[in-house]
Amino acid sequence: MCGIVGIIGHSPVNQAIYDGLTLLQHRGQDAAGIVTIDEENRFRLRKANGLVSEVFRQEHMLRLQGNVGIGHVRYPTAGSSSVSEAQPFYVNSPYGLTLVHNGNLTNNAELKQRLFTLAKRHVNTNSDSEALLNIFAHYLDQYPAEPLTPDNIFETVRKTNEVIRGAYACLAMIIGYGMVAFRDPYGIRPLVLGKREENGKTEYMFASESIALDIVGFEYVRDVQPGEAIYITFDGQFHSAICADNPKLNPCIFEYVYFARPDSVIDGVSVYAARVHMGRLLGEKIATQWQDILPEIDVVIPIPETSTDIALQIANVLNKPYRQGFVKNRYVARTFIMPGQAQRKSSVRRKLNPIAAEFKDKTILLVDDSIVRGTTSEQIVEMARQAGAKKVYFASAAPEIRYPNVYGIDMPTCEELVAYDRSVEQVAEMIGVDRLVFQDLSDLFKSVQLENPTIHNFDASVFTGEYITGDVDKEYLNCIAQARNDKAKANLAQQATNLEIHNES
Ligand SMILES: O=P(O)(O)OC[C@H]1O[C@H](OP(=O)(O)OP(=O)(O)O)[C@H](O)[C@@H]1O
Ligand SMILES: NC(=O)CC[C@H](N)C(=O)O
Ligand SMILES: [Mg+2]
Repeated sequence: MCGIVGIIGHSPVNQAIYDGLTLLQHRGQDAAGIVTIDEENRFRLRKANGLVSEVFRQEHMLRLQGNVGIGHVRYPTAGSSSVSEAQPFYVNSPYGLTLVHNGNLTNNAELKQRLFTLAKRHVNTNSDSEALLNIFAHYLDQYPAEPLTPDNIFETVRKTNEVIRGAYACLAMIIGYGMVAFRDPYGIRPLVLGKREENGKTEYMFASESIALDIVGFEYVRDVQPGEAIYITFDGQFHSAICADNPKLNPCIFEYVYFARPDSVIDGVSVYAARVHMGRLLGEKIATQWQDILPEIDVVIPIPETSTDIALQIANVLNKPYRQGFVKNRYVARTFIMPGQAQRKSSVRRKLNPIAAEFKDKTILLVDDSIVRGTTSEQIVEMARQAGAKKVYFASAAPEIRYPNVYGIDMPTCEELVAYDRSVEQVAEMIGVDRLVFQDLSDLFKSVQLENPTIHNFDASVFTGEYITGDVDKEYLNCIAQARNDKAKANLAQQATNLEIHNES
């Protein structure tokens, strides 16, 4: 679930892009990159594995010259976590192009083949984003006459949309022309547009989440629409067009559950408000279904950090005390988006520690936004019991996650999901709780729709096994399960370590 940022300004953008990426760090912790265009129309690139604060040192920032640029924080979902697959990607022809991508393509292998046979283009890595850039480049190359017109750009995006499948929110820069933002026809991944006036001139910014605009000092204008492309020339002319037939908003529901920051607004929905609704609706379900054990519950405790707003609301509905029973080590990052199970497992204990007094001899209701692999819940429940809890009940604000994700969340196999092929009682046993409740899917939808009733459908494939792009079948899922299980990924990373071609260290 990477984060992307792009700015078309009238003064140096390196610091603003850096700040924007820092604000989107929760979307990707594995690699970061920025590319700018300097006064001589050269790309200036820096990308490496690590957090934003680790990747960019002063010497890199000084080299990232120019008034326009794009940036990326990566959570790998295709290829490997090798630095050679960090973004932005670059191709030299036509014009000189760079691209950042949030999402995941489901026909990467076919695209690589197509690029080779139709366009004699070689893609050096297994990154779907590199293939995407080459497809875009191939279609842009079909317009030999200069100058490129906005219609040429929109036709390029339309053709790209016709051949690529999956989820994508992208920003591309074309040397000598401008920046293009486009979002897949289902709008699965988010992308917002902002602007500001500086010395009488308009500057534009794109970002995965509105929070990045707010803090960098841009005013939110609107979301990029599903299937839309926005083309802003480097001298500030704004063009937009819908480049897909029958686009239809189906945003990823997991953005609202876990990925996005609560202070962001995505597709007209305040993530915070949606989480408050999730807490209220789940609280009401508990109040109805757990009448037998309600009087026993002494305290409601969130599993930091994402579930705190939800847990507070549940406590309000149940009229129980809410206590922050776990202290979070602020220097340990999000565990779910870490690349391997061993790392995820060891991080939970380093990240969260119980305050014994809140657990001793108490019956507690733990709340989390979701239970995916069960890595967090299993260890947390153990900690709660060690701290003296009499009984441990557990509420998940997301329903049972039973199917892989192919649209930008790295959950490639069913077998790794704790709720796969298990009943609620069996999951409760696995994570060691006395009773467990999951949110109903209809209530999860409602939590978001209450904020924006015009959203009729979601990508909810991890709950339903229905894949909106229509191209994901059993065979495909078997392939990605084989290619992307933890062991296979570790091998991939080793093999891909020296595939780096363009970078400025
Ligand atoms: O069942 P699991 O596989 O453990 O995945 C679910 C957990 O992972 C996430 O937390 P994370 O630590 O990534 O981030 P947070 O601090 O934002 O809650 C999420 O909020 C759940 O707590
Ligand atoms: N989570 C994402 O958006 C990942 C983008 C891209 N598929 C990659 O692996 O780099
Ligand atoms: Mg969490």
